[in-house]
Amino acid sequence: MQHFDLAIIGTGSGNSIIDERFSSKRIAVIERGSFGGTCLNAGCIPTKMLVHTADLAHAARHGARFGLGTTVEEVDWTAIQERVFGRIDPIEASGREYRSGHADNSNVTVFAGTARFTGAKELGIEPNGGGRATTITADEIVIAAGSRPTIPGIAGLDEIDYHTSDTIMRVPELPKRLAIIGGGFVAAEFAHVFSALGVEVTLIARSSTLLRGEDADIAERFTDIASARWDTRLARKTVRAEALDRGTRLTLEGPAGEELLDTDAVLIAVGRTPNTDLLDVPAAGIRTTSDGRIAVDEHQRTSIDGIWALGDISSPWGLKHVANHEQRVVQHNLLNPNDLAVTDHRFVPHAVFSAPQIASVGLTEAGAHAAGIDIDVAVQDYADVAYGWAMEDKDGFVKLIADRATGQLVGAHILGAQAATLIQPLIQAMSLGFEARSLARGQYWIHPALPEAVENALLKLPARR
Ligand SMILES: Cc1cc2nc3c(=O)[nH]c(=O)nc-3n(C[C@H](O)[C@H](O)[C@H](O)COP(=O)(O)OP(=O)(O)OC[C@H]3O[C@@H](n4cnc5c(N)ncnc54)[C@H](O)[C@@H]3O)c2cc1C
Ligand SMILES: NC(=O)c1ccc[n+]([C@@H]2O[C@H](COP(=O)([O-])OP(=O)(O)OC[C@H]3O[C@@H](n4cnc5c(N)ncnc54)[C@H](O)[C@@H]3O)[C@@H](O)[C@H]2O)c1
Repeated sequence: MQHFDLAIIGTGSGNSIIDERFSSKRIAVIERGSFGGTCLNAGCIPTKMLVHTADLAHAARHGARFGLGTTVEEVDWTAIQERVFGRIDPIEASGREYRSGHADNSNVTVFAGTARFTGAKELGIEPNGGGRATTITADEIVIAAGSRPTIPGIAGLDEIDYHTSDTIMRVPELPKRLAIIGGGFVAAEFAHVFSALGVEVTLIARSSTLLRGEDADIAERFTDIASARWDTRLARKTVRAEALDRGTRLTLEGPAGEELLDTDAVLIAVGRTPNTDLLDVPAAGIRTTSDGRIAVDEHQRTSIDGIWALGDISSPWGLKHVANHEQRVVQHNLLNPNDLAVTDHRFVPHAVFSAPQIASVGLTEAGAHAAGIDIDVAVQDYADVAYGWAMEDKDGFVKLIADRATGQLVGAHILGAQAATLIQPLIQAMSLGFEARSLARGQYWIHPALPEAVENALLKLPARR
């Protein structure tokens, strides 16, 4: 049985732990899928490359507003895929090659297979493609095994060829019609991507609002815009799926009773399930949360000494920048056992890269009330700042929520063009403890740039009494 100083399960953020400071340690890296994990291969990176393409197509379709006779004359799906995967796939291959064969990694053994705990510090590894399992032991283990798309219990689903975010970007041809089940991040982003490329999109959501985790004003505005752009079926339950000679029929139940929806392709986008179950963590005695994640403390330690976890398998956020932050904490703690670092989850931002974009950090208005905070709220429309006029914007707005007692922001929410970029000074203010109005007046804001929407929202908060 091979013994290692450190075993890392999963090569998403887990892979970034290893650097020259670990060169004296014998390290095992175990990966069952694509090297580099979800973000690189099937998540953030390919989706945003497609979103950029979709943004260009969407803008071209709306040129008339600016006196331009632009149209989308051709959508060459093969060329679009080649741009995206022609860049990503070589990065995956070179990442695997670097860890497996480069002199920098002579202390690292890469196993292509599925790890499963067989004891506290013991892992069985089933090689991809079958063959005899290997058992290894390690003094320290980092679980960075991520999550996978959740598949809901819909009658007949097993009998149709449905897609998830893992497969939809690699379909050989664009479908004419696409039904998306779910109303969250993945649904909002892929609805934009595929509709901008000319696919007829139907969004099927259980709740009466899309993106219902967002501040209510943001979710409501987004739902209105989405309903105008896509065939949006809200408050619908998908109860059955059946294969037709060509395509699929979905049976929905909603306020008006039963509906039948025929489509060429189905995308399931109802959340993600942590990969804890693949690892048989009870065999190691590792504690899990009620929703199946691995429980960790503020140092990313699991309940078993010497076993750490990070990213989607333990984090409730499911975001790459959180997985990366936790990876840096675990890396530090492996190197400095007597000076442990603590994760900072105070102000975790997120963005939804749809059209319009959404970005958010901190509490929603309802969340601030629920937390008993006495708040001021300020809203600034893009339409009332100069660059908003230039863009003919009608939908975008910045919403700020400040603690009346301290003058500090407790939440910031933006819907509109470049929301994910515009929100950064607000994340900075919250993280570094700047008072909201001093953020507005303590610096120049470039005129007539879009951040003036943020500046004006800050100035709408009352001066501190
Ligand atoms: C479509 C989509 C778009 C996204 N867009 C964004 C975005 O724009 N911004 C953002 O912040 N986040 C985004 N995310 C979320 C982001 O991708 C994840 O939060 C992040 O990749 C999690 O990293 P991780 O290292 O925890 O897990 P992963 O990157 O999933 O890595 C885990 C690895 O472990 C491997 N593995 C699992 N079980 C085992 C086992 N038993 N043995 C061996 N190997 C195993 C898996 O094959 C995988 O490669 C998106 C996700 C999706 C699905
Ligand atoms: N831009 C980004 O940062 C980004 C983009 C994509 C994905 N992600 C990450 O990936 C995760 C997964 O995305 P997602 O959109 O799949 O999940 P999500 O949690 O964002 O949304 C899931 C949606 O599915 C609905 N739902 C849940 N169970 C259902 C069921 N049985 N039937 C019908 N609807 C159901 C929920 O009400 C919700 O609307 C996100 O939560 C996020 O962490 C991030």
